[in-house]
Amino acid sequence: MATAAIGQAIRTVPSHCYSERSRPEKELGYVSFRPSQNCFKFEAQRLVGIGHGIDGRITTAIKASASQAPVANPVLNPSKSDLSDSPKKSKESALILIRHGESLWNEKNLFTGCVDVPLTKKGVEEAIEAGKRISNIPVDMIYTSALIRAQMTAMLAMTQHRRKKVPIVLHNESEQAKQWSKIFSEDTLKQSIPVVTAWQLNERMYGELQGLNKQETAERYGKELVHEWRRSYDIPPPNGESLEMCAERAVAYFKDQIEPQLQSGKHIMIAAHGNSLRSIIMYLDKLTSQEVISLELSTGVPMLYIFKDGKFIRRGSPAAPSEVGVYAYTKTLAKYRQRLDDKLP
Ligand SMILES: O=C(O)[C@H](O)COP(=O)(O)O
Repeated sequence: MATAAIGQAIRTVPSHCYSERSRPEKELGYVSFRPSQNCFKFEAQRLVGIGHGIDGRITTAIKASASQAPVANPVLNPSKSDLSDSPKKSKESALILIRHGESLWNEKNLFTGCVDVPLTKKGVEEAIEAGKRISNIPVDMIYTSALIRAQMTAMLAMTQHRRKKVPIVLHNESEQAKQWSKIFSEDTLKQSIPVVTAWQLNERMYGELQGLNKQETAERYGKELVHEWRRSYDIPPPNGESLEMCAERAVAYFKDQIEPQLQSGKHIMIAAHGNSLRSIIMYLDKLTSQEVISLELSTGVPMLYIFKDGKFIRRGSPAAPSEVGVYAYTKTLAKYRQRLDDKLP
């Protein structure tokens, strides 16, 4: 995102503006122009925040003097911020997956899909309980779907996290949104966790079933057919998405956007939906299209994976009311938890 913003800025700068010598070195977090014809009024700058091209000019979130080491902006510039919650870059990353808490349409047993409904009181409680279970696991970035039930779940869960960092939803939907949501304090940024919302993580689109009661639908169309629509891999509901179609966007997004963050040592939480997560778990656990049929995810129950040496290892999810003894903590996670216990930053 930030690269694109800078790339956009560079692209919109008229090419006559820089001489051969001053070709912009586009290095995320650092863009320097030495315009030959004063297209810009400024010398090389070290961008601490990420600027966005507006009419070709770079506006900077936070300017630092050349002597200051550039600090990537973890909120505006999550992919390059090296402010991981672990004191040093971790050789392994934690990946928490959580299906949203119970929604108002889950309670009414209605097919929801991409209809944007909020959590019930019980769903709020589930999200808070989930937060207690993951309160000792590091989280550097959060990804949610574009739907409020997933976003509520993520934010409520993080109210329980012992690190007390502030999750901040990134707004890139327009240039103005980017400009108006900038943060101008490095200390505040260090206490923030970027929350990336992505429609690709939305629940599968349930087509003409959305809003229908699941029981009535089974009575109308037959239990077997409705079960196939709900749980098969490649049979879509009428004018809706099959799990396969959902996977094509959700797993692609995971591979393109989230896996590189894990590879860089970032600890990630994804708050999404029953089917978008089933498709991701199918990828993580290498399930066949037959095996995924029986995969069911409860609302608001966090699952923990460790990403290490390019592999995903499932470390359990809490069955008991407390997480103690449920998550198989790795040494890294145990050290992180000890730092929290010792109240170390
Ligand atoms: O979209 C919905 O209705 C639910 O979130 C998931 O429904 P399902 O369990 O029938 O897939």
